[in-house]
Amino acid sequence: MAHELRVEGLTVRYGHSSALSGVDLAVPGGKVTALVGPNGAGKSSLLLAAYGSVPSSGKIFLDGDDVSGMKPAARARAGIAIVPQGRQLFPRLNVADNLQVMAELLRLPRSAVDEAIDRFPILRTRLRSLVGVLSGGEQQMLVVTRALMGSPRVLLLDEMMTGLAPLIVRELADTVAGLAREGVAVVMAEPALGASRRVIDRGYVLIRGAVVATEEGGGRALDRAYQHAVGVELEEVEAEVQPQ
Ligand SMILES: Nc1ncnc2c1ncn2[C@@H]1O[C@H](COP(=O)(O)OP(=O)(O)OP(=O)(O)O)[C@@H](O)[C@H]1O
Repeated sequence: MAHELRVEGLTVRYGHSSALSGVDLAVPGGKVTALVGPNGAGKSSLLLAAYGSVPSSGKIFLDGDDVSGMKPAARARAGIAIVPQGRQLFPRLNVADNLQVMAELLRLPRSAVDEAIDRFPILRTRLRSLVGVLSGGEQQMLVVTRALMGSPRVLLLDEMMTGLAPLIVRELADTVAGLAREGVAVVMAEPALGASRRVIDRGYVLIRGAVVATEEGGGRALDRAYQHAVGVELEEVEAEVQPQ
């Protein structure tokens, strides 16, 4: 079954500054939806608000059900998973214990850790290793494994590919594409598409907290839409700094 994440009028403020202003978007299952935009555009704020870990106004719907009032743990149990920027692992715990923390949050049996670990076989050889000694790629595989423990319906990926070796990027991209094919609604926030381009089916361009373009084509079409939007943005900035 294809799932869906829908966001309506989503607004995020930090103190007096607005990070996201009334954003509407729909992320259909069966496809990989990208969220592209320069640093500070509001991509992380959007994903965190969808997960419930930053306060927001507006509505979040999961398969048509309003989850806006739910706390992050309840949203996780309802089927929303996140791969956060910065990973947020427990570096002094080993691989198995990091997964066990998520199993408890999701109220899964202990066997869930053993089942989850098979997604990336390299992690099985690291089960008792402290997370702090893993390579960046292994850590990201662990974060993805953790996110997939509850068989999510919606997967929020925040700059998942940043700083990883091409081989790992390819493996993670294949994993993401496979999940989308199974009906998971995947949203992938990236500053630019880069190596993720080949798995992107559609996307949104976000600039200064607002959606400025929606592209139903694949990665290349989204690249063009992004370049166009950033070009327009630069023209605006240049016009603003013209001497009077
Ligand atoms: N915890 C916070 N407190 C105050 N301001 C914040 C906080 N987090 C983000 N911001 C601000 O909100 C705006 C949007 O940031 P956000 O991290 O959502 O953008 P982004 O597109 O994900 O950028 P990046 O690629 O740099 O993570 C920026 O102006 C940022 O400085």
